[in-house]
Amino acid sequence: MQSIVDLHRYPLDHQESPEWLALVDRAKADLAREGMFNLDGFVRPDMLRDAVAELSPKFAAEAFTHKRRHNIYFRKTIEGLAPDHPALREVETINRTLCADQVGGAIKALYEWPAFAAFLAATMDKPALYPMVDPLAAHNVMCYQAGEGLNWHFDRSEFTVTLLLQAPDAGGDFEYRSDLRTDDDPNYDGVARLLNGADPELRRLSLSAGTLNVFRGKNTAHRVTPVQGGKDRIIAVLTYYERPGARFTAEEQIGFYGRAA
Ligand SMILES: O=C(O)CCC(=O)C(=O)O
Ligand SMILES: [Fe+2]
Repeated sequence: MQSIVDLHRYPLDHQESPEWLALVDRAKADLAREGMFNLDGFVRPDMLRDAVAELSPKFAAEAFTHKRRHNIYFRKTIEGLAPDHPALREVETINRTLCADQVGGAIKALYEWPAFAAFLAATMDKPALYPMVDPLAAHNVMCYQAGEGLNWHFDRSEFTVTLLLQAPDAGGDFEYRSDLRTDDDPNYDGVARLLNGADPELRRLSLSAGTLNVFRGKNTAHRVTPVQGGKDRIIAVLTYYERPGARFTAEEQIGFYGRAA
């Protein structure tokens, strides 16, 4: 794992050591304050270079191109919400996805490394976190070319873990609005305000390659703005659940990836 993660800076292999505990505390404080934490330089430049070299041809040959209109919920209808409510305004998303069964190497190794899941669980105050067993959804790598982006949405899982493999020259920013809703209050009017471009609490983050980003995606609305220029934005998305064995239904797999497995 030393050749993948910078373990000198981020000693995930020394669980419960003072340095590990300090890192967990810092991540927890950031999560409490901002709904996210970032560990820059988390993975080594060689790993980034190899992963990009390995995955780039696969994006050209076999990625699922995801182009569709959707609302922020990724659901056709929301119970209790009129179909013409502005919170259901549709937006367009275009990007390319490689699924877990198409991504191996260092990303799979990191995803399945128990010390990584243990560290993440500690930052989120969970007893444990487990990788999904879903052959498609477990870990994905997404590629955004010029003009492509991922539009406004809430995630299904409480937290989302990403690792930027290659940053674009311009655009491709991560925009987010922390705690736009809660599990008890859907705040439809606040959602409508955000979609109308009128939410003053919108924040923007420009990630650098190698950064691990963890954010509360379930109630934080977020999007990736369109990439500009010839360098693609390539990012791994690692999904963990509090129970072992999580997987999508065949219908969800087809909705997200265009195929079932
Ligand atoms: O590409 C990113 O930075 C965010 C990805 C994301 O929001 C998602 O996969 O749900
Ligand atoms: Fe997301």
